[in-house]
Amino acid sequence: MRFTKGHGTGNDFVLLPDLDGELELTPGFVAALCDRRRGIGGDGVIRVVRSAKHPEAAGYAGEAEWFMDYHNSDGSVAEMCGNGLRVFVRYLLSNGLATPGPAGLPVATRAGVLVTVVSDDTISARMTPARVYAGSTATIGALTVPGVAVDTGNPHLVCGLHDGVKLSALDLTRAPLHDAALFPAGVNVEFVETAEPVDGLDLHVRMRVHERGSGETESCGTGALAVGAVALRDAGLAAGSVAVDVRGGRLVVTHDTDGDWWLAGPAVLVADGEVDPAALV
Ligand SMILES: N[C@@H](CCC[C@H](N)C(=O)O)C(=O)O
Repeated sequence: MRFTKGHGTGNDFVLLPDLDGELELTPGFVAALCDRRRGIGGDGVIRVVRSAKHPEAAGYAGEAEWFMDYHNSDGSVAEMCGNGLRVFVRYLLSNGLATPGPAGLPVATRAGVLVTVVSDDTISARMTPARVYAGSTATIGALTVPGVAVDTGNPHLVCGLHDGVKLSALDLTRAPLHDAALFPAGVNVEFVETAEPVDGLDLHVRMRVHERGSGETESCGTGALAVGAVALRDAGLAAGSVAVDVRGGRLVVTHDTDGDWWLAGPAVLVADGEVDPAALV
């Protein structure tokens, strides 16, 4: 079975070309591929499939030829992955499967059709608008941090750190506890601290994330969007740009004057190969 390995700011994925939707992608197989010792290793698996050939995306086929079929490393399915979407587009371009038009390149996701724009090393995506909708908390051991629920196509809980608590001190080896009634399908949890100003951008923050279905990752694009939305809201800015530093680099979130939400950053393919499914346990 052919695969490609890629990442966006260290959020890494195994891409499986299955252009006509013939592969049976079970949760166990996804988890085995993502195993960092016995498999290829990754935060998730992305099946590259024609929208028309996938039951969850056939309705989008008129708008977007390709469907990003995203799976977390534990085999669960997610609605959206911001870094995955940008890496997916890099894959389509590198393999001659798509050419961006004047209005960009649309891609179908479980959160709808999203338009992407390519500019050299940077791939930007016009994201599902971030919706801040409730207060909540996340708990790590004895530490409970207030936060806000944000929907970016998938669920997030954005928790700002205060009272001298440092991002570097958090233990994210286990999932932070959250309100299961507010997040019945689970949640991605971001912890945030403010950072020194950077040239050309309105705000600058640092975050760490514990992803639903994957654990702590080096980066999360939808999480960065959620964090950027809360930072802009807290600063009283109706539009603006936020540098969001993650463990794996920097993403830029922009809420423009048209009301669109953009996520921008690098998207890199690092290897092509062949995996023997029978050898994965
Ligand atoms: N890393 C992704 C998000 C992947 C899905 C997430 N774990 C979920 O279950 O919602 C990103 O870059 O957005």
